[in-house]
Amino acid sequence: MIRAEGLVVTRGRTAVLHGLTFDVPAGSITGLMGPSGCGKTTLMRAVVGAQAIAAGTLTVDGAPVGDARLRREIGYTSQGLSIYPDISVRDNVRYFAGLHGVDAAEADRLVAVVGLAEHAHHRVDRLSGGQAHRASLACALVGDPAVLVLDEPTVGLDPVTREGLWELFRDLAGRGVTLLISSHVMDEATRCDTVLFMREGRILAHEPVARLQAATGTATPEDAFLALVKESA
Ligand SMILES: Nc1ncnc2c1ncn2[C@@H]1O[C@H](COP(=O)(O)OP(=O)(O)OP(=O)(O)O)[C@@H](O)[C@H]1O
Repeated sequence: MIRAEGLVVTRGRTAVLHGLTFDVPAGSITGLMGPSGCGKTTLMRAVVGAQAIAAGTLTVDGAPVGDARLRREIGYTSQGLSIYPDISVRDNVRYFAGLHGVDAAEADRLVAVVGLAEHAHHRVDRLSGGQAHRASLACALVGDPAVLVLDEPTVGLDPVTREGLWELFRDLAGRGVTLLISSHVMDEATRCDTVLFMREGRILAHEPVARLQAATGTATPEDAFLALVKESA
């Protein structure tokens, strides 16, 4: 569903992604993990068509990223707030719904899906960081996108809300949605079908974390990652 071949991205004068090749199957959850600055956000921006590609190819569902056909196929939440801070959660989601020709009832359903029904009337700038991110997620879910690209969706969330979100992601994957989710929390690797472990703009591994732990003889995703880093040094 998401396919990269020799993907090179430069930001400013520096190469940030150094020839990535990978294939993310439809209806799966892929975790994007690695240290701060390794290129996770840059890769996600490339997938949603917001980042110029210097070399190689990157396609979603067979179409080159940035293709007009993909606009409705991909939902994206960035690390920063990408919705309107001075209107309510409900009005934000209804606004995005309107752009997609989706009715208000469906917008309100999505507010409930992300667990914000009780905050539907609150202005986004009066919400906590985690709540605001979930409001963005509701907007990204408008129009049933086939692909969801979520940049650190669980950052700053309490364990119960985090659990609820992962249940939602699993439910979406079960319905055929392809999810690419970045996280700093290595333990979240166990929630994903496969993990793209990145370091300094390169992929160190792309496989289920359990297999990686077995291969490296480690007991946690974090130790597996550290073992990989040592191996590649
Ligand atoms: N606008 C920019 N201009 C030039 N270089 C940039 C720009 N934005 C990011 N970079 C560089 O690109 C590299 C990758 O950044 P990116 O934001 O993709 O990393 P990340 O893995 O998402 O980090 P984090 O986990 O901290 O969000 C970093 O070395 C960063 O310094």
